[in-house]
Amino acid sequence: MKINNTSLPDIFVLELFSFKDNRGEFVKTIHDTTFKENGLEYQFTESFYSVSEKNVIRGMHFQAPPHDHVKLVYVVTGSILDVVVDLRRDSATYGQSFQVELSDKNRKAIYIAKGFAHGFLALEDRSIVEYHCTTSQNKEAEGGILYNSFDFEWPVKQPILSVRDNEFLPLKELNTPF
Ligand SMILES: Cc1cn([C@H]2C[C@H](O)[C@@H](COP(=O)(O)OP(=O)(O)O[C@H]3O[C@@H](C)C(=O)[C@@H](O)[C@H]3O)O2)c(=O)[nH]c1=O
Repeated sequence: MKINNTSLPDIFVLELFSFKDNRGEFVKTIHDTTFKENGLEYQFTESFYSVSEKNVIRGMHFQAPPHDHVKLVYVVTGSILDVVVDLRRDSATYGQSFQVELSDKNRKAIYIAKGFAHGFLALEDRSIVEYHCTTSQNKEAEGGILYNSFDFEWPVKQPILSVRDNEFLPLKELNTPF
């Protein structure tokens, strides 16, 4: 597993260990010693996955303190364009975004520190995205910003969104909780 810096502090792209043979593929997603040596949190309390059709956008989501969490996100099958936005008010990169393609071909994962909004665009039908979070869901603490309200051009004309995701306030109207 290789851990790479990105243009945003505290966001890392992991190259997962993948082994292929005539049976298929083996992929390692979490390894406590490697995470610890690189200063990454690895004590996850909740995991879940979603299945999305092509052109679905989910996001941009966060969980506010004290229920905020680190997220590890990767694709099991399919491909997505994964996007994060820095919402930490004292950060030099506040409001800036970073994006990376995650797929069953490149076996990359994104490690997202506390204080970021997260979302993605599914690039293929039936893209399965798995998450591990360091705190569990807390409905009252859930929040988001509108997917098209920050410095990122989504490569899709008519995205498919949930009603909730379409109704989030734009970034400029957010009183950030971070
Ligand atoms: C996130 C979540 C949702 N749910 C429920 C609420 C709802 O009935 C159903 C679907 O929820 P959502 O529409 O919020 O699912 P979704 O839009 O896929 O939410 C996810 O989006 C991406 C971008 C993230 O970063 C994740 O952390 C998570 O917020 O599942 C849980 O029970 N536990 C959870 O942790």
